Amino acid sequence: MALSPVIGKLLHKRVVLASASPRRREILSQAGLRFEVVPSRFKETLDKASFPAPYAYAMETAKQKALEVAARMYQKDLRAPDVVIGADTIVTVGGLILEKPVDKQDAYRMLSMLNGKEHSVFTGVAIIHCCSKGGQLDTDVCQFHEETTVRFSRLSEELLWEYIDSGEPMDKAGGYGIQALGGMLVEYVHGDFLNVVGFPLNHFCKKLVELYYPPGRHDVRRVKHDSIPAVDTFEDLSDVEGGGSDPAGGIKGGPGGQAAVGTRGAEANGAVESPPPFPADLLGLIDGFKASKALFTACKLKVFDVLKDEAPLKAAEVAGRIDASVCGTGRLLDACVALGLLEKTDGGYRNTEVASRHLASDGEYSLHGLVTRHDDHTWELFTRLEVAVRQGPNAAAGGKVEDPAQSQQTTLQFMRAMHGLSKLTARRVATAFDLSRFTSACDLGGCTGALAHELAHEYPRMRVTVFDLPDVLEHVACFQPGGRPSERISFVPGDFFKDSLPEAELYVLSRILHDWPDDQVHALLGRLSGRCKPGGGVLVAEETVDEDPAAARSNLAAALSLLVRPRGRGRSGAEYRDLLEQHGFRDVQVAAVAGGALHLLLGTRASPP
Ligand SMILES: Cc1cn([C@@H]2O[C@H](COP(=O)(O)OP(=O)(O)OP(=O)(O)O)[C@@H](O)[C@H]2O)c(=O)[nH]c1=O
Repeated sequence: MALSPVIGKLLHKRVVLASASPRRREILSQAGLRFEVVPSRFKETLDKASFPAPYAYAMETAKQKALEVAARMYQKDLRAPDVVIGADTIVTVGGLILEKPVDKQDAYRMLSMLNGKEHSVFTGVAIIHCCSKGGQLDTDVCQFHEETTVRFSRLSEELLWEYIDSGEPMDKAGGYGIQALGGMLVEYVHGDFLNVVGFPLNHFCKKLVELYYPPGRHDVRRVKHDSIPAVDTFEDLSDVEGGGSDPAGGIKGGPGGQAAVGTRGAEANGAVESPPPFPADLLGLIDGFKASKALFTACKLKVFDVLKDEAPLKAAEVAGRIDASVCGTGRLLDACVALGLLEKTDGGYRNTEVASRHLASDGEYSLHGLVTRHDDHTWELFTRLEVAVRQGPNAAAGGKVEDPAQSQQTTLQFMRAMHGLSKLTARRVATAFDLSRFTSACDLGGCTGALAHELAHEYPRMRVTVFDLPDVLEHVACFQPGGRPSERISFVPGDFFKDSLPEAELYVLSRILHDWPDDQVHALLGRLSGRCKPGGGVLVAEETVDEDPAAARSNLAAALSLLVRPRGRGRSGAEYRDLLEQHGFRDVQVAAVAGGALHLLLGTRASPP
């Protein structure tokens, strides 16, 4: 992304960075500049004593580096790049100029000079505009320098040698790299940090503004301040303001031989208007549904099962296993590679670790069931988001409430989805609070027992009852580790709105309450509170719709799901706390797990007044 239009001015030119320094390359490419790298062969051997000041030496070296590259490129194919950028960084202390150390001893000499003292870092920069005139290379040189003051702490010999032995000093002026380990040596920096690293980006941008928007060509705002606007005014210098002049067109003998007339004549000037920054993130968002659907389809076709343990497979082999077309399978596999779910090698495709762990259908932490549920159910629900937004929560389904136990298949699919999600968070839920004071717990709507297992595992004294609908409990056997539940876990069939609740010291409501409207939540909490003895507890785990902007992104899916669902409603953490307190639970502790995705509340049943 080019933040500054002035960087955009260079986007349509052939720009060369005449430097081997990886730091300069990174600083400039992160600023959005597009360029080639052609390291200079200029030997840094200018006579330092012949310069009036160290910065003059750095500027001249920078210029010579850039000119050498321009000349070499021109000689090679009689075509020089439009712009060549050269730079030279030096460190000065006590009137001496330090460049890159030649060996470890030299590094030690330099670092000893800097030890416990303040020094200056100068970077000289040359921006050279090139063109061909009468069969010869013609150049227009613009130079500047930047100074930054740095102070080192007092360092022991041992530390200096340890640093030297790290190898870091060897390719750096003054023998240190402030951006890496060397940063630990530094007490303070006054001035531009990037200048120390090797390229004064801020000053460079200001220089480009001077070059491409000379005063007198624009409105008076900029003429006023000494021709160099502050960096935060770069954004104002939009190309539509009359199109900045192009120094390449304006330099001696440049194309056209004269400066362009300062109108909207960008084309006349050989310059092209910079397009707006490319909205890559936004386009990713717009296409996000396609990525989800590719993942859903690959899961449904069991692509990640086929590629789980095997050596890489070619598209045709995968197509044969999943009974699909070779062409379609190839496209899907490539999409999964692009999404980071598969790897492509010479031998074919294979799962990434994440795909094997979470997208194959049989792993302990498989989310295959969740994906299938989203594909078969949630996807369709979300097609009604607009209706839900227009008409309000729960309206989109037209009053049609899906009963998860409607058919065996739907129940199983729902259980698989819940099981995958619960397995991911169960340990975190079980350990967020110290629950060791409870010797019995009842997980209401505990489904496959994923959380019950973690509770039993974490608290050896605790017996756990999973209370859920008979249709659900019918299928729990296939979700038990090793095929059978622990002896401290029992499954009791029942409806928590109608049937007597099992006795327990701790009641757990994990991802239950959001599914019900207020009256039913009150009914359930009322029953639970009546059954819970003073000192007993209730543990609630829910996705919340808190208005905390920091959590907005992670809560987005939950908040929208709650809008399109046929029943239930989203509540904030404060509302859940309020509900617990209204039903006689006190000392409510709160916690967030799974990166804030799940909110936990633990309340203690107070003695009735
Ligand atoms: C003080 C300091 C310097 N450097 C590097 O020191 C080299 C200076 O040498 P140069 O002669 O200006 O450049 P070069 O690396 O030889 O490249 P070239 O431009 O081809 O001459 C550049 O790399 C800089 O980043 C850091 O990375 N961090 C620091 O804190």
